[in-house]
Amino acid sequence: MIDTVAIEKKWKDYWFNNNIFAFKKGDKNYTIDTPPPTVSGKMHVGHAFSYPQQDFIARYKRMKGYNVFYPWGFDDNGLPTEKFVEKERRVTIDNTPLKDYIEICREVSRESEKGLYQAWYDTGISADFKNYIDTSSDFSIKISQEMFLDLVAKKRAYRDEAPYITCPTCRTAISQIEMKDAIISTELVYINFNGIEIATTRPEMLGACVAIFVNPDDERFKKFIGTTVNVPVYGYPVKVMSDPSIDMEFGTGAEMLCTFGDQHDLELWKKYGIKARIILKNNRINDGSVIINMPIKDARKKIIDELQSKNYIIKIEKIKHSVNTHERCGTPIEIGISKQWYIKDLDIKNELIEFGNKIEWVPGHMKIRYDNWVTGLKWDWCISRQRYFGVPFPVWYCDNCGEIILAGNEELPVDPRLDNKKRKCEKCGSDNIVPETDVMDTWATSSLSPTLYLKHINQMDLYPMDSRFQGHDIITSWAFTTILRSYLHYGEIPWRKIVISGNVYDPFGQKMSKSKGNIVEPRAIIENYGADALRYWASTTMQGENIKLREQDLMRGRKTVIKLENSLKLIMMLANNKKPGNTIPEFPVNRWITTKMERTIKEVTEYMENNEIMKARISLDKFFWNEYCDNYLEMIKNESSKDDRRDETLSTAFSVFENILKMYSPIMPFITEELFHQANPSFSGSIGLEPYPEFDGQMIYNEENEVDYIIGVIDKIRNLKSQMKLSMAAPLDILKLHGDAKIIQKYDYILEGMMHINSMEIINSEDTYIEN
Ligand SMILES: Nc1ncnc2c1ncn2[C@@H]1O[C@H](COP(=O)(O)OP(=O)(O)OP(=O)(O)O)[C@@H](O)[C@H]1O
Repeated sequence: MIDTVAIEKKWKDYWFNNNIFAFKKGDKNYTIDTPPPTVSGKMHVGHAFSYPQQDFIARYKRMKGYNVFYPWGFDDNGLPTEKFVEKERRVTIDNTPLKDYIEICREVSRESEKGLYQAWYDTGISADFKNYIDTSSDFSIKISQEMFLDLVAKKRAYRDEAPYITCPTCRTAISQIEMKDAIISTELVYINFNGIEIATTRPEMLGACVAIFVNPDDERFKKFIGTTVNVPVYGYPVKVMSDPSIDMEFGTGAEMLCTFGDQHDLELWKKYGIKARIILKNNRINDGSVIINMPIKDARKKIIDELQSKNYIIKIEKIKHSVNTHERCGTPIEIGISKQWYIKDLDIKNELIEFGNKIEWVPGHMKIRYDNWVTGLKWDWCISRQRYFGVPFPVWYCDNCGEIILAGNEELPVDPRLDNKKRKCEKCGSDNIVPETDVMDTWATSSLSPTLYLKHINQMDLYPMDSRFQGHDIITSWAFTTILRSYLHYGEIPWRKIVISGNVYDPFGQKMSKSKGNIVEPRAIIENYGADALRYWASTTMQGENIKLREQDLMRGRKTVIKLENSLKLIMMLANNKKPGNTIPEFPVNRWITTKMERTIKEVTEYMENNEIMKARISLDKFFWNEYCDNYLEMIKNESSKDDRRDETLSTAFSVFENILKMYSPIMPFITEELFHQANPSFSGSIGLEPYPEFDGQMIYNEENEVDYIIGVIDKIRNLKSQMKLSMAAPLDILKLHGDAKIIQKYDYILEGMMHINSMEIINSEDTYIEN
C-alpha cells in the first residue's frame, strides 16, 4: 500500500528546506498576486479547491522556464480578524484597553497563522512560504498609510460629513462592497397619515419622516400631490411629493421618506434636496420626544404601541422582503450621517470599465460581474471603520479650527491613537490636536496586494503582475478595489490576467467560508486519499464553475497515484531496475506511443496555456490510462523481452513515462516527484524545475494509423474474451480474424503475445470482425 503521508512529508520538506520555489529574478519572470487568506477561522476545502488552481499554473510556468514569483500572505487585520479574535479570546473593546486589544488581536492572528500556514503547506502549494507578508505588519501598515497619503495628495481620498452605511451589530461604517441582499420576514405597518394611508416596514423611523411620496401616475393620490399632511404622533407637517420610482403595487402605493430608512430614501432625498431629520445615531434611535436613545428593535415596538394607542394603525401585515444586509453578520444595514473617509470613484466609472477591458479575464464571461458592479456603484468607497485592529489613518484634527493634519511619510507607520508626539496646527497654531480614532477598511490594504508583494522583494519594476487568481465571490471587492487602486496610484492595470475560480458550497448551498464556520477541513481527506488526490479533484471543473466535494474524484485521483506507481514498478521490472539510455524509436509500437505522446504534449500544453486545467488533465488521463497503460505497456510486456528491440522499447517506455510524470506534476506534485527520483536515483533536483515536455513535430510517425487499427482489433478480442467470461490472460486456441490482412500480419506477434492466442487465421476483408 502506498504511503502517501510519508511521501508527502518527505517532498514538501525537501522543497521548503532547499528553497526550491524561492523566487530568483531572471529574464523571463512570471508573477502571481496570491490571495492572502483572511485570518478568520480555519482552512477549508474551498481553499483546497481554489489555491491548487493557481498552483497548477505556477508549477507549469516554472517548468516552462519562467522564474515564478508566487508569494504568500495573510490578511490579518480588520473586522474578520477582530470577530475571530473576540470569539477565540472572549474579549471585546468594551472590556479591554485599546493597546491590549490590538496586542491580543496580533497575538491570536500570529498564532492562528501557524495552523493556516501548515494547512496550505500540506496541500502542496508551491508558494515562497519563507517570504510572506501580513497585512497587519509594520511593513504593510507603512505602505498602506503611504498610499492613503498619496490619495489625499491626489484629492482622491476625502473626509466628509455625509450619509453613510452602517452596521448596527458591528457598530461601524461599512461600504457598498460589504453589502448583500437578503430576504427577511418583517411587518408591513399600514398607517393613517392624517388622510393619506401609507405602508412602511420602518415605523420606528417615523420621527425622521421628511416627505410622503407617491407615483405621479397613481390616480388614487393625484389630488394629494403638493399638499401637506401632519406626521402622526409627532404632529409636524410634511409635503406630499411624486416620483416615478414609487411602486404603485407595494403597500398602499404611498411611501414615507425618512432620513434614512433605506437606499431609496437616500436617492429621493438627494434628488429633491430635502432637509434631513436625523434620529439614528450610533445605531440607536433618539427623536428627542417619543423615543429616547433606544435600540432599533425596541424603538419599533414603542412607536407601534404609540400609534396603536392613538388609532393611527390600519393594519399590520407579515411579509417577506428584500433588504440590504452586512455580509459579515447578516444584520440589515442602516444609513446615517457622519464624518467618514472616502475614496472618490463615482466619477471614473468609464475609466474603470476601460481598465477592466485591458485585463484578460479567464473565463471571459466573469468580466460582466465587474462591469455591472462598476456601473451600479452608488457610493464613493467609504474606507473608515469605527473598529480597532486595522491600519490607522495617519491623520489628526485641530480641535480649534478643524484643520486636517497629516503625518509625514518619514513618520510612517504611525498609530495616532497611541502616538504621544506633541503636534501643532500649522493653520491656527493651536496645540489642541486630536487623533483620528477610526481605522481603515481591510480592503483598503488588501487592494494593494501587488504593491505589497513587490515592495516586499524590492521589485516594483515587475509591476503590473502577470496574474491574479481568485474566487468569483470577491470580484466586486478584491478584484474591483485592486483595479481601482492601481488606476488611482499608477494609472496602470494591476495584472495582465485575472483567473476566476468557482466556489465550493456546503450541503445547504452556502459558500463554505472560514468565518461562517460551515466548513470541511482538508486534513482528513489528505490523510485518507492524499494531497495529490485532493488536488486532482480541484482539476475536475471548468474555470469559474462551482463544485461540490465528490468522493469519486478523490478516488479517481488516488487510483491515478497508484497507477503511476505501478507503471513505474512494471517498467523497472522489465528493465531489471536499470534505466536504458535514450534512443530514437524505430519499431512501430514505440513510434506509435511516441506519436501519441507528442500529440498529448501539444494538446495539454495548449490547454495549460489557456488555463484550461480540466481539459489538460482529461487529455493526459486518456493518454496515460488508455494509450500508455492499457495498450502500450500491455503490448511491450512481451516485446521488451526480445533482444533486438529491448533497449529501444525500454528507453521509449521510460522516456514516455517521464513525460507523463512531468505533465502530471503541476497537478500531482508529490507522487510525480517521488517516482521521478525513483526512476533517476542520482537526480538531485526537483521535477518541478525540470523542463516541461516540448512538442516535437519530427516525432509524429506514420505507423500511428496502423497501430490504432491493431488496437481496434485488440479491443474486439478483449470483448470476445469478456463475452466468453475468460480473463484477459487466458489462452485462446484458435482465432479466425477478418480484416486488413496486411496490417494484421505485420503485427500478428503483438496480437498473439498480448492476447495469448495460440493460433490465428487471418482472412482479408473490408470489415474487421472475429468469426465465431
Ligand atoms: N468556498 C470557497 N470555494 C472556493 N474558493 C474559496 C472559498 N472560500 C474562499 N475561497 C477563496 O479563497 C481565497 C481566500 O479567501 P478568504 O480567506 O476570504 O476565505 P473565506 O473562507 O471566504 O474567509 P471569510 O469567511 O473570512 O470571508 C479567495 O480567493 C477566495 O475566493
